[in-house]
Amino acid sequence: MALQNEVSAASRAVVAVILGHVSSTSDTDGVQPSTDAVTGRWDGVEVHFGEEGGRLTYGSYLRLGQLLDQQRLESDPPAHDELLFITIHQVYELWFKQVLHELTASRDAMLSGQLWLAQHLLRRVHTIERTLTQQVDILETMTPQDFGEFRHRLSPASGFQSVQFREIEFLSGAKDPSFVKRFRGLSDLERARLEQRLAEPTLWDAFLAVLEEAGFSTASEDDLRKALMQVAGDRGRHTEIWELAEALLQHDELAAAWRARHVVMVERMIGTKPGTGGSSGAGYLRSRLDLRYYPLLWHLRTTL
Ligand code: HEM
Ligand SMILES: N[C@@H](CC(=O)c1ccccc1NC=O)C(=O)O
Repeated sequence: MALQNEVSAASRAVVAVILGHVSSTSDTDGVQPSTDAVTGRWDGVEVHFGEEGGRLTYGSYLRLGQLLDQQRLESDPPAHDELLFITIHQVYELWFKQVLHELTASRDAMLSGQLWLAQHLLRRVHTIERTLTQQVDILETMTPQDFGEFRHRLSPASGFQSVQFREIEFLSGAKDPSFVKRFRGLSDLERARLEQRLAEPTLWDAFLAVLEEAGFSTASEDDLRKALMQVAGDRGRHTEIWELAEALLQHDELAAAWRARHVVMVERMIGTKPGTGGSSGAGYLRSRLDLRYYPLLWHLRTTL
């Protein structure tokens, strides 16, 4: 009981400080009110104050007010399944952001010779990628009829316009400037992000730098094939490079698995109808199934 009273006294003091009722020099457990983020003690526990001076809570830390206010339906009257459709895509984009964060760091780790870190981060990406593919199961609980209730409202928007998805492709190694030209409705910031990805080193460039650093020539494709054969032929000696190559191949395979899962889902949902983004639909998506980020790592298999 005494503890509770102390807690509520401290709590009142904190509220008073936040509201500006108590000066910052008064005895308030060391709390320093300010418009910047500050730290104080509350019931012996370190307490953080956010940018707006409020004591940090679950919701304020995660910005749930903003996050949970971002699901706006196009359908009117609201189609029941549109919330699921929006939620799935928003979750994808959050994971894409995380994947870009990890792939960029993995690339930089390769460029600075931190090979263990590079493959550690790639392994995290693999688990996210598996989750992304599994998420299709949730979307497939929506029937074509229920999708049809709001699909006509989505045109000309399409997953084709996902900037982060294309950034992942570019960063992984599949740079294709024609996508930037074909993008409709890009903001200046989005265009700059894509241009930056086209200009910067890819994961494959970084892997070549790793091979060079280890003394292999990567000047020609033939040199590169020889280097990969040597690494594969003496894994005891080139363990870290071999593991890294395998982690890259895994990333490539998981991206291919997502494309395959996506196209089958599309056929289940809309058959052979053209896409809202203006493509032929499943036909276009099938033409993307052979894309591989690291063809030489796949070719290596044939020669082993
Ligand atoms: C009902 C579910 C879905 C259907 C029917 C569907 C359909 C399509 C179609 C037809 C295209 C070709 C572009 C066009 O003309 O529209 C496409 C592209 C794309 N979709 Fe989806 N999609 C669905 C769900 C998703 C989800 C959940 C994502 C996750 C972000 C996604 C991401 C993409 C991406 C990134 C592309 C471009 C692929 C590329 O250019 O290789 N789609 N989708
Ligand atoms: N392109 C899909 C519609 C669709 O799935 C979509 C529409 C808007 C935003 C994201 C989407 N997801 C993937 O393409 C279709 O043609 O049905």
